[in-house]
Amino acid sequence: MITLTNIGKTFPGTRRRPAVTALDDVSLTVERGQVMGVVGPSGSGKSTLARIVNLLERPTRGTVTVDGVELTALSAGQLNSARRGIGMIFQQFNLLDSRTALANVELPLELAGVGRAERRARATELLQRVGLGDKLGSHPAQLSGGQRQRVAIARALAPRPRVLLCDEATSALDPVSTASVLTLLRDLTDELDLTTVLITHEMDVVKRACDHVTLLEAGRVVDAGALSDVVRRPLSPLATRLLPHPQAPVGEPVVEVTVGGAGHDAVLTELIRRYDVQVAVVAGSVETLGDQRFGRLQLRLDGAPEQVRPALEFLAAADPGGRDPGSEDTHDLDDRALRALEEAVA
Ligand SMILES: Nc1ncnc2c1ncn2[C@@H]1O[C@H](COP(=O)(O)OP(=O)(O)OP(=O)(O)O)[C@@H](O)[C@H]1O
Repeated sequence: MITLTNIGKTFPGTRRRPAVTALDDVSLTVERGQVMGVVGPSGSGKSTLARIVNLLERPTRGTVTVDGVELTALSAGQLNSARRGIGMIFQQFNLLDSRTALANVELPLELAGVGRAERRARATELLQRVGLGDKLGSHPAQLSGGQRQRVAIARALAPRPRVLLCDEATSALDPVSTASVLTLLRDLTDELDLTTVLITHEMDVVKRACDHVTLLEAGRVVDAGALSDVVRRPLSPLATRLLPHPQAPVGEPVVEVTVGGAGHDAVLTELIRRYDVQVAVVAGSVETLGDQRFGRLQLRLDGAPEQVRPALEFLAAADPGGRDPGSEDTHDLDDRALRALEEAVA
């Protein structure tokens, strides 16, 4: 588990350039078994945040706690051993070209003084797990980008860390390799009960692999939480990009609904069952996030006013009222209804 509390980071200025506040009062918690996406535009502070989690960069303010140990309170020696519990992978893989895949994965174990037979067995097992059992003797130059990142993942996991930090881990990969590396990271998090943080500028990475998300803008958290909550009730324009507002034709009277996700009432089914109204999908966007589907749809209700009015009131009352979506007309519908609407949109 990772807890960052009120983290601030200011890089001091010089005579030629002013001081930069890279992070301002950032707090976040990642539980074991979660994959947290930290996403934001260039310069929003993502890499600084990644480096602060393992204290490669010291925060100016705030505390970093990993698995119950407050890293910000440790001495340099204590910090070195605490860092062994944190694996890291990078955009550029950072493998040693002169070493085989097997020897790259063995390296952190070698540095920790693990005996040859034991480290060879562990590295072989990990390379097999990441799908490279037939590439043990290959050098990085003989591997594709996706394969190199798999070696880097195996190397990061060799010392059995509890936390995995991934800084733009798929940014240098093609779409197919990106998808398979993200699936691997998701699966390994479940299998090994890791606490995983994916730092990325790509919203697609969050949509595919994360169950929680923290959105950064100019060093501040603008939205955070379980992906399904942030999608349903976005608090920022950045969060709205996870599931964009559809564009209804100007002047068309519509009600916007956000549908999908687990545990929500069958509102649309009920709406159609209870009221004598025609429901037309005027515009919509549908996204698969993790293993759930979500839609943001603009509907037109047609019928006699004495049916349409209570139907709209029903939609308004059915809104769980969690987070303010910035629109009074956002309601929850069920998965079955979503599928029907999805077909109608397509
Ligand atoms: N060592 C440093 N000295 C001075 N300023 C820095 C330093 N490192 C980062 N910054 C500044 O801090 C801000 C956040 O940078 P950071 O690299 O964390 O952002 P980022 O979201 O990772 O961006 P990118 O996606 O472009 O890598 C930027 O304004 C950057 O210029």
